[in-house]
Amino acid sequence: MSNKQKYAVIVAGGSGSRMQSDIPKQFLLVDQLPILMHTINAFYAYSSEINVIVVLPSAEIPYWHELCTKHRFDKKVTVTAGGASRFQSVKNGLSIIKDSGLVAIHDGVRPFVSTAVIQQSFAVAEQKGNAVVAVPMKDSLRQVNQDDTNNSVDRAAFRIIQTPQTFQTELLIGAYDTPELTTFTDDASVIEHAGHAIHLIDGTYENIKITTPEDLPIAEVLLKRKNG
Ligand SMILES: Nc1ccn([C@@H]2O[C@H](COP(=O)(O)OP(=O)(O)OP(=O)(O)O)[C@@H](O)[C@H]2O)c(=O)n1
Ligand SMILES: C[C@](O)(CO)[C@H](O)COP(=O)(O)O
Repeated sequence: MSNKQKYAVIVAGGSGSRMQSDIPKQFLLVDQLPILMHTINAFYAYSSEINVIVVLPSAEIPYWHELCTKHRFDKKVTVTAGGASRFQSVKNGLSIIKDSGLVAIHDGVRPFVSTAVIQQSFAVAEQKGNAVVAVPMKDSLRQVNQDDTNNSVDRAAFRIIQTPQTFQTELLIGAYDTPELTTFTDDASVIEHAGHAIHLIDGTYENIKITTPEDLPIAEVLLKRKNG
């Protein structure tokens, strides 16, 4: 493993509107532990030396501390408040980083990221400046046109993008020093806007983003499989 400082900015500053739950989805329990704690544990399973920054909705920070006490969760994390969009939340997380190194940006609601994927993302980012996790499409794709017609497109030409998206710190902090655009759906789109080519690495289908209610039973099954 390289001796560069490694950071993980775990963004959990959203409200989880598509989950339609009373509490933000990152705090929902999967196998009796909040999703966000599983995600933090995945990064500590990769390295006990990693610097973990967790971005939360500012109003939920006291609730997070309550959850940590309740679940006796004592992993060292730096907590900071998020913003109105994922872009703003990542930017707030990055503002904590003062040293040069490598930073993985990861969704707090992707708890099934593997150690191998995290390891590969840091290795490729160190070598090439960035590494973005992707998987091939499994379904057929059709493009819907403005005149309401649609046509098939070659799915082999597309990838589904996941996190972690990992970067040299200076590169990402520099790229985020820009006004937000609606096309910034992830960190790769911000880096691309700054003029850099994106390096894709292989992800896994288990690394789902828990987004809608039907993802929760899937998450329970994936966790049972992961823990044997
Ligand atoms: N203002 C925001 C919005 C999103 N996120 C984080 O970005 C990740 C991916 O976003 P998504 O799944 O869309 O989460 P939400 O925005 O919470 O969900 P929704 O779009 O359904 O409201 C999540 O871990 C979410 O907490 C964030 O840190 N700050
Ligand atoms: C960052 C991301 O998870 C990559 O797939 C995704 O772009 C987040 O998008 P969302 O619509 O905010 O969930």
